[in-house]
Amino acid sequence: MANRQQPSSMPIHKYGRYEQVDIPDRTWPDNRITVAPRWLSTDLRDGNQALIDPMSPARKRAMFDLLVKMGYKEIEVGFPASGQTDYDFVRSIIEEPGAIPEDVTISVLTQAREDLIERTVESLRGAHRATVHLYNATAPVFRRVVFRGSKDDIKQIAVDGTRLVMEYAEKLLGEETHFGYQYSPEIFTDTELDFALEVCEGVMDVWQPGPDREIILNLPATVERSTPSTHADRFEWMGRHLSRREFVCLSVHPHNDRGTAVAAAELALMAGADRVEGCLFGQGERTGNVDLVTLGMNLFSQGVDPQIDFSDIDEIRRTWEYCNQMEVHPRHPYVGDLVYTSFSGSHQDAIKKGFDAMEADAKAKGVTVDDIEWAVPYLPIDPKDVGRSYEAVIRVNSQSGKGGIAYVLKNDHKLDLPRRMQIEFSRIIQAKTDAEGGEVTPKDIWAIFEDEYLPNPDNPWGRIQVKNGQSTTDRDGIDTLTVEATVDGEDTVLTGTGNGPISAFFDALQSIGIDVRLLDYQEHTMSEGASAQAASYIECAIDDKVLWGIGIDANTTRASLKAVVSAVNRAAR
Ligand SMILES: CC(=O)SCCNC(=O)CCNC(=O)[C@H](O)C(C)(C)COP(=O)(O)OP(=O)(O)OC[C@H]1O[C@@H](n2cnc3c(N)ncnc32)[C@H](O)[C@@H]1OP(=O)(O)O
Ligand SMILES: CC(C)C(=O)C(=O)O
Ligand SMILES: [Mg+2]
Repeated sequence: MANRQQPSSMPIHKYGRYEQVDIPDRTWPDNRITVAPRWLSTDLRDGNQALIDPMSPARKRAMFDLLVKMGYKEIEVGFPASGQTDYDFVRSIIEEPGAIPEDVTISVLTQAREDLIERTVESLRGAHRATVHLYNATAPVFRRVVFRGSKDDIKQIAVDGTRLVMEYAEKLLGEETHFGYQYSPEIFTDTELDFALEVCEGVMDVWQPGPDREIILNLPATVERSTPSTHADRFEWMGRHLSRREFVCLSVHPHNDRGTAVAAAELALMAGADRVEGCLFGQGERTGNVDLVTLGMNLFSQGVDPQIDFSDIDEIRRTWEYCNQMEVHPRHPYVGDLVYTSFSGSHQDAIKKGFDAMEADAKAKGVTVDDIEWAVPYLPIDPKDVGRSYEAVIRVNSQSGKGGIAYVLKNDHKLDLPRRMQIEFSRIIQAKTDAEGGEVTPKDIWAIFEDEYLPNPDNPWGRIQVKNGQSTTDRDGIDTLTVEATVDGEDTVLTGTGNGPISAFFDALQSIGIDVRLLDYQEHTMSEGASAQAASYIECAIDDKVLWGIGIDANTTRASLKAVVSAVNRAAR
């Protein structure tokens, strides 16, 4: 098939190709992620520094408490040397007893400048577990434009910065602080691999990682520049070449410039990364840091424990929106308003069948649906697992078909409509959506259904209203039915005989000139217990019309007679 795309006028000459990594024996594509990585939330640093209006102390605190509650054990709490707000926030959580749980490590970022390092380390006094995170850019354009120095000069910034961090930690922090160190060659993605390695080795020579003295080497995709696969190649390359690898926590810090940060993080984990830095819902510089919620939920959806609690995703989202003063997009994975919702007919049909099959499978195994593997088409996870209801799973508009409407009736009203009745009723709903557009809510659907099929005591309509019925069966099995009814506004008694109450009723209707032929009949209970209701569905030919009726009653015979009345009245409507 020919590709008919034509050259555009976009200025492609301005951009070069990203360099591939020469690693033909790469192993990462065969690896699987089977356990959660170490997570670091940088919502309070990388996220915060990207806000139009950085978080107030109250918002910072709400975010910190949320992260702790969710289960994050490493939290970057700010850039204390940036100003008084960040500094005071760090001090406030350290000084408030119990604000930082024993097993949570706070981390703070600094440039490799002595005055900033001193202030940064000082901010951590009294902390139980704290990490200083030092960064300097190592990429060619930064060496040339920002630092105006050689490779050796840039490496020296990192080496000197590391030494200064150690000196100030020695001087300012007491025994009570379990002190850790993290280094990031900023814009790792644009740095020559051998030079990134050289700088990291220089930093390690100073820090001297060893048993009980890990170093976190964080390799940031400060600007995402390549496909996730090339990013993974770079991680595999670094992992292979770093000395003292067993004492290195290799950390990935993707940004989302190409929209592939989640994939970049996942492939980096396959390529050997031990730890992921990101922000909730992908907040962060420009297009954001990698989304920690999506990453965690991706693990969950594969049966891997993310070790983070997402069970009330809307509460997480509300707090996030308060702290960041932004809104989560309705299509955002796992949390957006619309992500568990299907409007389109074929999706709804498959979802309804999926739910039905889950119920049947669970019943056959004698367990509940929560005990069997989730397998509902179009729903990668059970919305209930993140605190959502099934209410929004199916929403009906002009793109919807019978399956969605039937799902709403079954889910909300326990009515399991026969297939041909689903088709009949969906045409009635379709006529409404075609005429008026927009969504038909479950409440609208029920109102239309009631009006179409069920007697409305407030506004009775139709030729016949049945008040009472009695049937007797003789020794030959012939039923005689007597029905007190109102026909065309007049009270009357109808009688008929047949080989069951329905055929006896048809016979009675003949006496007032209504000719009914039975085509299909189905019934089911709507609930269990003594007060259980039954629903009867009847498909009849009445004159030249074929149509359905429904009856709901605690008594199945009465339910079936009501179903006949429903069909007869509809035929004459
Ligand atoms: C990729 C990232 O997210 S990195 C984190 C970025 N986050 C932030 O910068 C937020 C907080 N930062 C701040 O509030 C301010 O930058 C401050 C207060 C820390 C410093 O402010 P200033 O002293 O005015 O410096 P400024 O921000 O302009 O930094 C530029 C200077 O620092 C140098 N510099 C920048 N990064 C680094 C670094 N990592 N290590 C050492 N020096 C650095 C630059 O070369 C430049 O030096 P020059 O003035 O000699 O040319
Ligand atoms: C400070 C570093 C890790 C950073 O945020 C980045 O490079 O994106
Ligand atoms: Mg960043």
